Amino acid sequence: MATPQEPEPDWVRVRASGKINLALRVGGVHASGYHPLATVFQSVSLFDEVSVRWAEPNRFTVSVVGEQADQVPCDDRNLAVKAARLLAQHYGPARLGADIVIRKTIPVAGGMAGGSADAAGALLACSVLWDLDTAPDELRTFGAALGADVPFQLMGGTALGTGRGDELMPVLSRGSYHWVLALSEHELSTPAVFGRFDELNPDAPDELDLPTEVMNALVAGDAAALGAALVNDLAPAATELRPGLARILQAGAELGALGSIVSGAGPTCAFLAANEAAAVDLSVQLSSQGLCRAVRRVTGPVPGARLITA
Ligand SMILES: C[C@](O)(CO)[C@H](O)COP(=O)(O)OP(=O)(O)OC[C@H]1O[C@@H](n2ccc(N)nc2=O)[C@H](O)[C@@H]1O
Ligand SMILES: Nc1ncnc2c1ncn2[C@@H]1O[C@H](COP(=O)(O)OP(=O)(O)OP(=O)(O)O)[C@@H](O)[C@H]1O
Repeated sequence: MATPQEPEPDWVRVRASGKINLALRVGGVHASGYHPLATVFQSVSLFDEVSVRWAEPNRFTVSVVGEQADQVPCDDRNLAVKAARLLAQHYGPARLGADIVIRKTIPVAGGMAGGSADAAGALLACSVLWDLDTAPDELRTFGAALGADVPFQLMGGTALGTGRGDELMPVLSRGSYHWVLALSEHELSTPAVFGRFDELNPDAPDELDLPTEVMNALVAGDAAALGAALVNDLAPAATELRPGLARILQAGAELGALGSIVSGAGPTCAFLAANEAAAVDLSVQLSSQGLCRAVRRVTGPVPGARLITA
């Protein structure tokens, strides 16, 4: 195994995808402050890149480039640094260190689990850099300690998430779906959205039904049925905190989207298009309305955090 005295010449690079929730059912808050979820995640083709190289023992640095880089903390608050430190603590705090570079494309505090993607990327990249031979399910356990979305950001594809959203089962999904994303000018705090959810839903249940309509549409590869089944219990709370979201969702529906949804805790909105041509059309028309910071076309499902080998 390489040591800090004999540094690897190359960076280890990982590509980590953003996610949307095709269904997000939320139950009543637990004493832990977390909510039980029944969610269907899908990874989409908006990617951050996380690169790591050896640094001296117990030294962890991070720099961030790309979209909204100035909104990401470049110190121990960065989720990628937390991920690297967690692995190092477990496998050799006196031996391990890393310099981390993040190239951001996933919107910051946008409801697409960008920080969790970077944490997943750092876990995978550091485990390879440090030659730790960590099994995928062990990495997922480290991920769950960092945040509820991190295990899915390691796994990717399409999956059912229960518990805090970190207990995962792959979901059979036929075909590829064309999404148009409306990225917001402003961030939205996930705890604030869950907090508003609690105020709006004092009687939210403990037990949640599984989102079978969404799962059936995915098995059938039926985009129209999927569009009709999209559901997000956090949408009313997110829309109250960011009233502009209602107009964006309405615009997508008027422009012919098969379905419109707030992604996770928002404020990114996702619109399902029937095919690539419809997605191009929808994205051009949505851009011209000037309701959001930017519009992106993506497809899903794609893999989660994966090594870049080229
Ligand atoms: C909204 C989603 O993105 C949907 O996938 C996730 O539930 C959020 O996952 P996340 O950002 O990785 O969540 P964490 O970083 O673990 O927690 C941030 C905060 O979100 C809230 N939170 C998160 C997950 C969950 N099941 N219940 C919660 O109430 C809590 O207030 C928590 O303090
Ligand atoms: N590597 C990172 N990338 C982005 N934000 C980070 C990172 N590390 C820490 N943060 C902090 O985490 C906050 C939430 O960022 P993130 O982009 O993960 O939100 P999100 O996509 O809405 O999360 P989720 O969908 O998991 O709730 C940011 O405001 C930022 O201060």
